[in-house]
Amino acid sequence: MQPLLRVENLSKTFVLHNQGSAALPVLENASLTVCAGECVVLHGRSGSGKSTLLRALYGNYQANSGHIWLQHQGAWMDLAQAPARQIIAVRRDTLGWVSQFLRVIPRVPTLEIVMQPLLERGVARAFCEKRARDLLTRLNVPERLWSLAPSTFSGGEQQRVNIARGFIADYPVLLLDEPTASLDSANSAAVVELIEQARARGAAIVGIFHDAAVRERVADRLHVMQPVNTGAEA
Ligand SMILES: Nc1ncnc2c1ncn2[C@@H]1O[C@H](COP(=O)(O)OP(=O)(O)OP(=O)(O)O)[C@@H](O)[C@H]1O
Repeated sequence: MQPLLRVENLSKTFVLHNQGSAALPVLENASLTVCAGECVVLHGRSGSGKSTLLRALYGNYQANSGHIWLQHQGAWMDLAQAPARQIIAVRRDTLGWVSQFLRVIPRVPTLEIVMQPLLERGVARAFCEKRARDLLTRLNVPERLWSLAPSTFSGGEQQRVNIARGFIADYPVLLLDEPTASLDSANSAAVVELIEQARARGAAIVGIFHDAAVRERVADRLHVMQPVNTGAEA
């Protein structure tokens, strides 16, 4: 199998400047390889650093040391060292992020929000719109809502709009932050199907799923996270 993402000795310590600069080590030499067509689920106790690792992989958190090697446009690049401009390009073409939360853009209709990641790649509008309609239908978002801005939608409706947006482009690497959290079983099953399709087309997927049934269905393997031992309890 072809590796698309290689995390090497990634460490992250949060420094709480408003609390006497307390240092909170969360990741210590985290290492992980994910291949095309593979779904690796981050697993561990609450507070073991799953979200921190996923956010570092998306470039939201700057690691203190280590590497995040990513296959981007046919070459390896280190996301941990990449300038902001390159991170934006990586997010457009290579690295997808799907979470349960929609960042609502005022007055922009649902269909536009879902299409945007594909439009930004220069894909023809008619194709983008067809895909957006297909995804919104699969995710049971009623058609009467598609022309409205989602700011007034229910939590579950916003979540499904966000998932449609996250799956509209065929990203080679997908990061999933609890995409099925608080969905009912029919909608959760629709998301699981999207994940299985992404895996089948060769996406490398890293995710967090607290629902054990979903985890068992999508995970090729678990990456078990241990809380960093600071020695403070000794
Ligand atoms: N932005 C931040 N600033 C300071 N500390 C943080 C920050 N984000 C996370 N932490 C701390 O890092 C530790 C790991 O948090 P993280 O959210 O990564 O854990 P998790 O395994 O995803 O937990 P859960 O399963 O409860 O969501 C926690 O102790 C948390 O308080």
